[in-house]
Amino acid sequence: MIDISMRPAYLAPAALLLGWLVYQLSRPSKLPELPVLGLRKDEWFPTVRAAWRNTDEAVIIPLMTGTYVLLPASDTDFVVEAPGSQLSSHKQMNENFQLEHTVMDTELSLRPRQHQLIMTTLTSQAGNLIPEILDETAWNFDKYWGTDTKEWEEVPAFDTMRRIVGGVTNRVFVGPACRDEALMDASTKYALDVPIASILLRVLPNVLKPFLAPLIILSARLHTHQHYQALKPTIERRLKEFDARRADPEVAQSLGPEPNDWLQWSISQAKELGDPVLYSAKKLAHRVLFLNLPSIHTTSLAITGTLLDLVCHNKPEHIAELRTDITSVLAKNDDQWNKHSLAKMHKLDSTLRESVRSLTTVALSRKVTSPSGVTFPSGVHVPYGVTVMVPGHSVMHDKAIYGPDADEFKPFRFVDQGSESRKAFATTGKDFLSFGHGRYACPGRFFASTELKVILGHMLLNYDFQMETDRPPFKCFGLQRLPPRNKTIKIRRRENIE
Ligand code: HEM
Repeated sequence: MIDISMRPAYLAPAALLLGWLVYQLSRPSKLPELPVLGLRKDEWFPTVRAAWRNTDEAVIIPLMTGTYVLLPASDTDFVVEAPGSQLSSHKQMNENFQLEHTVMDTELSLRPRQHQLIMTTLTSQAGNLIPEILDETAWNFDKYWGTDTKEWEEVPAFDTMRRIVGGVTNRVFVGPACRDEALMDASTKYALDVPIASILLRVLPNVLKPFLAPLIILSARLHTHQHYQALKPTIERRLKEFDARRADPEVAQSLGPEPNDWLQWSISQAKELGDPVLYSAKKLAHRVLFLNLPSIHTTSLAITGTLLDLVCHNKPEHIAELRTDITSVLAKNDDQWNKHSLAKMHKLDSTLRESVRSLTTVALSRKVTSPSGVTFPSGVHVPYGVTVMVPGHSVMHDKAIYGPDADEFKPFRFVDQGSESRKAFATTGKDFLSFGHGRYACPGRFFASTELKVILGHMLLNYDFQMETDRPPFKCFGLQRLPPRNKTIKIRRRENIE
């Protein structure tokens, strides 16, 4: 009697499987000749073992700007839960942006009072500010994308998005004063100065910093000063009116409704705390400028990524479906853009979430603050002062989590999941780390979500796009993924907006 495993019904598939395995392991790679993370050349099947190792083990990433430990995804929950006495997001942020050098008023980074204001007032007011956000969006699109309904216009994607986002965000920060060219110029340039200066500073050996740092931060210093000069008259008038309103109800009535923006909330907060240093014009201007740092670049990257995803995958039906999503919701809401109508534009929301999913390389960067270091559940021990992070891109493209089409751009992916399990753009999770997760997750994400939906919605309703077939890849710069700087697209103002 022959062994059961020797029967042809078992032997044939086993032989096929073996042949396929041998072919997979021996076929020439289509990939370029690049160093492979986790590869040990003297091993058998080195790439297979590197893949296994990278899923399960921590790896060290040496970069010009510092050496980091990338933990395995299984440590994510631990990193999310760890208190500041073990792992600090704030200390990491300070070091990443070299805030002690790049921010002229270091008190802002040491005592980040603005976090509370972002999480409470900015988040709760975002819905009420939609009319202002829409007004500024329309004004900026007219300015940077034009109003010509006849000719196609070629516009640089990232650069125009950066300016539009800068204008819209600063409308919420300082009100109509955001239309001052000098103010906007200083804010957007400062938001670029700091990341560039911080990269140079991190590359520099510590002994050279005292000598070279003043030179490296010259541009940030200049733009801080220009920003202050441009905003000073508005702040001084606001401070006077703030006191006058409280001193005399008749004056308050004659002045009309109090402004509802970041500057005004900062004045109120400073006055409540009663410390005159906090309500000096310089400090208040600096607080506005400082908030440009975490908001402009991130939001511009998100909208540029979404724009390129929609235009360069040659799927006009996606744009048509999004327009229907927006117009049908607006029709049922008296044509009003408000928090109720935005909340119902599920396809718009899903598109943003889908696009932003691809921007993150690594997530949850934290500095080890415990003097004795931290031992992670994976068993790796990381000493004091080292920066750790967890995988972002691989988790957010994991086929076991996002399905076999995880690598595709599917704008309605999150709508298709059904209303029960649908996740909104700003909802974080250990499988969606674009805004971080847990107690240190981005406090500005609900505002960013409102702003991005208005910008994207306005863009889709008001412009046509020449579709393209090749989505240009994002460029990797260290651990950052950046859209190609010089990429242009062709747009034309729509004549009949349904
Ligand atoms: C699409 C746009 C945005 C993205 C993708 C984004 C992403 C992030 C991420 C990944 C973090 C780190 C979270 C962590 O490590 O756990 C963060 C932190 C932060 N974000 Fe955002 N952000 C965006 C927009 C904004 C906006 C508009 C604001 C302000 C109005 C803002 C304010 C902040 C602040 C202040 C922090 C630091 C929090 C801390 O130190 O604890 N962000 N953001």
